[in-house]
Amino acid sequence: MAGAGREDMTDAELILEAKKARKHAYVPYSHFQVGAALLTKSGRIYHGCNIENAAYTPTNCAERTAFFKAIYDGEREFDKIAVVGGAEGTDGDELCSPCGVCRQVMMEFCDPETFQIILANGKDKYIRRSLKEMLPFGFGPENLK
Ligand SMILES: O=c1ccn([C@H]2C[C@H](O)[C@@H](CO)O2)c(=O)[nH]1
Ligand SMILES: [Zn+2]
Repeated sequence: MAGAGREDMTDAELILEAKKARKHAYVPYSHFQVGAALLTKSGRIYHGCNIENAAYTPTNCAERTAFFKAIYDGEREFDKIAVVGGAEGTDGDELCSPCGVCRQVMMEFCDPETFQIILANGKDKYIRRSLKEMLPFGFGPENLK
């Protein structure tokens, strides 16, 4: 679901897209629905949801679903991602924070100084942090040069 192309998309608008994505979550085990909306530098939006599995470990988080869709499409430059999550039947009452695996995937494709992560609840509260703040001393492609 790539967007029409809005580089000027505000944080609030991107959070709204993450809330829409959350409705697609497949969560028969945790009943914890997460949605993500990833904005490329070219202004496209990639939506992602968490997709669980009976064997548990193959579960894919909402953030990685959004990234992998974008990478498949050839996107390589990213601006920010909004994440909204919470128990089924709620709006998502607390801020939802990306897990370590997702932060590491972001480290592969994003500039840690400039890429912004928006942690939101389903209501009106959010904070934004750089990838560097979320993953200090991260190991990425630059370390292999
Ligand atoms: O930022 C987060 C945190 C958790 N989850 C998923 C993984 C699992 O399906 C469920 C409970 O951990 O939430 C995400 O998708 N993103
Ligand atoms: Zn994750």
